[in-house]
Amino acid sequence: MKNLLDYSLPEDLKFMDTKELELLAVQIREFLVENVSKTGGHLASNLGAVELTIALHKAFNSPLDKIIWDVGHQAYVHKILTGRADNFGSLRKFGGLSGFPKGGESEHDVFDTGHSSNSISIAAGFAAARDLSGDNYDVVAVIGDGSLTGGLSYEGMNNLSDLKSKAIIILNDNGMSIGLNTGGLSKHLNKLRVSKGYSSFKKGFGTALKKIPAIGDGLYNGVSRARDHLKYSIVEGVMFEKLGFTYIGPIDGHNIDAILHNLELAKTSDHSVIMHVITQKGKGYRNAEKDPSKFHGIGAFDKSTGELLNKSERPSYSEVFGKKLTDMARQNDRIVAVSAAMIDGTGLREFARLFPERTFDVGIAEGHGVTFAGALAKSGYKPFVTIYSTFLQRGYDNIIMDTCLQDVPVVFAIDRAGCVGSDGETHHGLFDISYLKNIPNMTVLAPASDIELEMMMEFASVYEHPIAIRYPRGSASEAVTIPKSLSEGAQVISEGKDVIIWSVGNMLKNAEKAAEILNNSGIDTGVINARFIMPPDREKILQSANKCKLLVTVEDGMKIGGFGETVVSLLAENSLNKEVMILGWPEKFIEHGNTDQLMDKYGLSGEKIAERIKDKIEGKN
Ligand SMILES: Cc1ncc(C[n+]2csc(CCOP(=O)(O)OP(=O)(O)O)c2C)c(N)n1
Ligand SMILES: CC(=O)[C@@H](O)[C@H](O)COP(=O)(O)O
Ligand SMILES: [Mg+2]
Repeated sequence: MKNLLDYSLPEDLKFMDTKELELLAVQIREFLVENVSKTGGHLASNLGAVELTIALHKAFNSPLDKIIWDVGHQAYVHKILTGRADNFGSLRKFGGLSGFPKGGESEHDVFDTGHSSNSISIAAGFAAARDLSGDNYDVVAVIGDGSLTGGLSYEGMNNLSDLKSKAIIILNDNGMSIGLNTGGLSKHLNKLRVSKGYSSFKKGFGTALKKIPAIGDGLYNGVSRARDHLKYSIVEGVMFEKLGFTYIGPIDGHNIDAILHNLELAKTSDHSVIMHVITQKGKGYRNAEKDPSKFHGIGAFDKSTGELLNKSERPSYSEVFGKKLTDMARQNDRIVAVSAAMIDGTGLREFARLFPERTFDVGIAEGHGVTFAGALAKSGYKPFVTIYSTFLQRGYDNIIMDTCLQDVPVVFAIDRAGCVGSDGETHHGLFDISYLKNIPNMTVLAPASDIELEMMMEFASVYEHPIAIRYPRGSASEAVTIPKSLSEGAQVISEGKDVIIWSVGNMLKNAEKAAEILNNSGIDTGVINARFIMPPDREKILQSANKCKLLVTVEDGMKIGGFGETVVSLLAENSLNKEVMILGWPEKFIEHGNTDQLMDKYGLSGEKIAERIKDKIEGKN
């Protein structure tokens, strides 16, 4: 048996027998645990998808056949099998391999993904394009049971079942989203999983399949006929059949032979197939099997204990948020929480434990969650819709139509707003300022510290209109200057005659660092904490513009459409001819890497902000 790195993959898979493939699976699991324990990453989903991915690359000819990974967090094994194992030490690091499929990295990554539930739409599009051009290849989408809670997957299925074009959908069902999967669909899948058919199938699959004459004789004429022989693996009335797909399964997703045999069946079908594969999240690594949610996405950890290596001493903004919401909910029984499958990531675990009846995990259904909250608010409740900035993009129309147009008091707790670091392009929360600030009735706030987040939450809990509070991933900053009441608007941290830096949210620490450097080099610099993005503190903006030579704005969001542009247009409206230097993320998709490295590269660290301002004053830019 060769070492994993000595194979020529995926080509060698074609010559390997079941025993060798099973040994390869063992090697891949060891490799994953070894590497991810150092780099951090999405371990549990990948451990569960090892045999499935091996079988897919044996059965299909990637990249001619297109394999699409929903979300893409489970594509590490695919990366290993497509020639990227020797670069795995760089996973999710600046300049290294991405944690998600990236066409720029390999021709085997046929579509860049990161947000869930779009794989069936992608497959439908590829299949339609193939048939329009008269090409001949297979299109396969791999979607998890969690991602199947997203409405977009039903739009994809609805359309695909109507198309003449065929795609194979692999439903990788491990009973888990990040946490336990929720909702009616998940209950339905659960029933299939524990069905008698699956149990007997698991015991006797190999021999049972060989006894099917149509297959043994090579006379098989399409899955629908073979289905009659596969009664043991079909549950009557399964919803996918009703939607017009051929349903195959449930199949033991850790049995390579079983997957391969069924993929061959699926290939021969003349219309689209849903192949239901049962896997275990975290399979093969004891710590991840015990606590798959913890190992869904994890930082570097100790392999033997499973404990995180770099624990921050300060609580994260998510933790501050979760604790404060719990405290407020004790006093106010109208407070409810809405989450789109991110209870843990958003700090809501304790809230959910204490107030299960006031916690609504709607699944990966951000749009629905927002509309649902609009109706809760209309009924007198105070919903805190707690969603990552990047995923809230999915609910944009719902925010406009079902909360802002209704002018109902929904609170948007926007976590992971700003640069998120190693998840990269698909996950940075850089658009929310620009997509929220132009909606009528919407107020947008950004705290610069833990105390300020708490103050804003209290303010939001009695505010009678839609309101958003955006805060970043990671440790909450400690307030150096104790925040004044929010009713005072923006907070002047320090005065400056040459430069005034308007800072948004958590960028305050970088702005203060820049001011310190500039003051030390003789440029009199002051700092203001904006707090209100929309409506901005107009009076203080105009006052500060009159007081200094150069106004600078700093935000952890896209420069275009951001707070800086609000300041510029305010000055223009008031015929104030003052130069404004806008510092934010440039107009491009920002890659992955450590947040500090990215801030430095794009000129947003304290040192770089100071350097850019100095250059400006000295006429260098
Ligand atoms: C639109 C969107 N919302 C939320 C997420 C965050 N997210 C990533 S993976 C995941 C769970 C997916 O579950 P499943 O598809 O079953 O895959 P598993 O992790 O179980 O393998 C969630 C909620 C996302 N990537 N995209
Ligand atoms: C794959 C995915 O979308 C999530 O797992 C995401 O990576 C979580 O990010 P955090 O680690 O910031 O919670
Ligand atoms: Mg799952």
